[in-house]
This record gives sequence, C-alpha cells and structure tokens, in this order.
Amino acid sequence: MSQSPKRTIAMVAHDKMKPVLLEWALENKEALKKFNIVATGTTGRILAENLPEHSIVSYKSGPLGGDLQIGALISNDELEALFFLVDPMTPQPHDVDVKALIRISTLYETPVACNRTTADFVLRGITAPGYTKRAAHPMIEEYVQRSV
Ligand SMILES: O=C(CO)COP(=O)(O)O
Repeated sequence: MSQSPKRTIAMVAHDKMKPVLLEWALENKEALKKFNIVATGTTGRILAENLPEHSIVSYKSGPLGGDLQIGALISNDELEALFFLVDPMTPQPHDVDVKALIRISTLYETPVACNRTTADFVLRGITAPGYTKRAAHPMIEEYVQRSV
C-alpha cells in the first residue's frame, strides 16, 4: 500500500526562544517525525544537531531572508503549519520580514503557533485523524478575479 507523502511544517525561533523551541521539539519528537521540517538557518542547524533522525532542511538565516523563503512556500500552498516562537521583548532588524510571514500565513489559512502553548494546540490539531488544512482565504480568488 502506498503511503501518502509527508506534509511539510516550518520551525523558526528568535534567539532567546531557540532553547524553548528545542525543548518543545524534543518533547514532541515522535509526532514531528510525521513531517518534513523546514527551518530558518540557525534554528534548523540546532534542530538538526539534536534531532538527527528527522528530515530537516535549513533555509537562510531569518535576518538574511529565511522568513521570506518560508513565506514563499506558504504562498505556493506547500506548508501545513508554521511554528514560530517569537521573542516579544527584543527588537529585530528584520521585523518587516516577520510581519510579512505572519501576514501571508493569515491569508493562506496556515496555522501559526507563536508560543509554546499554541504550538501544543497546532501540533495536536494537524496530527488529529481526518484533519485537512482549509483552503486559502476566498479574498485571494476575489483579488484574482477583480476587474481592473
Ligand atoms: O530570525 C529568525 C526569524 O525571524 C530566525 O532566524 P535563525 O533561525 O536563522 O536564527
């Protein structure tokens, strides 16, 4: 019997949140094996070092465009969920990229977890039997069909 292809999730953490994301990923490592994982550069390196049995692809570091690479996956409807542990207390040089990533996730109905509690909910949701991701927001179709 052929198995359905693994779905892809993204994992990102700002520097102060990397230990939290790693701890969470280790706690959930069995469930995470069901997915291909993509990550921003430094986050991905830390995850790959600690989860050697998982499929993890690292993009560029966040400040160098990694958030936008994940945004591109979302706009191609290729991402199941985004786990992005943000640091709410530290200004980021690439804040506009972070904002763009959250915006495009909203538009494409991609579940986003910005803290650990929500990460628990999202992971439980996307691994629940019968779960399928909603289609992108109808405002996309309206936008495509708009008269010029
Ligand atoms: O800055 C980030 C996300 O905005 C994370 O990038 P790194 O994983 O490369 O540290």
